[in-house]
Amino acid sequence: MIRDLGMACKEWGFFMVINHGVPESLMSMMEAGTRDFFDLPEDEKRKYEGKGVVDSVRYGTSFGGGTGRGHTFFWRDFVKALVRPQFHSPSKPEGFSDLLAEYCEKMLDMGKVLLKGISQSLRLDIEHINKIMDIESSLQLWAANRYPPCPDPESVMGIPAHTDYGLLTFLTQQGADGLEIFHQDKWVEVRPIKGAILVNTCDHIEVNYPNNNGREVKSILHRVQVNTEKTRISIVSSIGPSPDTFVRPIEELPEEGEEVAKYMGMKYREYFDLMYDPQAIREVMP
Ligand SMILES: O=C(O)CCC(=O)C(=O)O
Ligand SMILES: [Fe+2]
Repeated sequence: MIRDLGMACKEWGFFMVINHGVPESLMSMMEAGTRDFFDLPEDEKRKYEGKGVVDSVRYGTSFGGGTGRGHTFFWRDFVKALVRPQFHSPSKPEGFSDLLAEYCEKMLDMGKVLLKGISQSLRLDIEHINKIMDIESSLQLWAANRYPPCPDPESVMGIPAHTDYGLLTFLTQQGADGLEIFHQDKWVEVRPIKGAILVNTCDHIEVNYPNNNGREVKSILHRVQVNTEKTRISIVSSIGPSPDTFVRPIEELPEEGEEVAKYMGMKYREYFDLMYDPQAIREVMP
């Protein structure tokens, strides 16, 4: 089991978890609550339009912003909430915030267990990742995406290819498939097992273990295709290091004159600050 998990992290950066212990009733309430959020009137949702990744609650849409056909590369609405270290939630629909708190707690619990398994698969102490990432103060985000049917799916993407920040992303979907992961130079469609939670390993785990004597974890490149028929909704939660964790490769740094380290270290909080400030990125990059 641990070996399989290690293999999945190294070869794929992606796996599905069944028998995860998250009650089915909670998962379906979450699905319904998310649908109800997206069905709120547009002006209710637009209250949450913001700029930064860690705005406490943020809503965005590819539609109705005057982008016009041919200029719309994303085909989705999304909502994001920062749920830890401080808890934030959309205030509607009614009861949603209690549901979100419970759901995210279960996701974090599952994440801790998986990170123990991943630590073991890297031949590290079972608590290694949870400890060095200060998972008890994890920066946890919840997000949902809605991809409406699209008359011209060839010319847009639900979300273009990207990797996720953080340690692990958990994902469930409803309505239609569409997620694809990049594996051995090919895009592979993900067809989830019913009730499974999809997991991908993310940037801040790859930075730590980029090539640790053959022990490595990949941050998987993925994207979402849309279709002409059905709306797809995905529910995403991301667990990361604590905002103050300094994340850097743990492998020995190269000797002078050798190849430079693949990644520079920085606090998780600084990473978020940089992500939306291109000028700042130019200043810190060698
Ligand atoms: O909708 C999906 O399946 C993927 C969403 C995603 O990649 C993201 O929100 O980062
Ligand atoms: Fe993603």
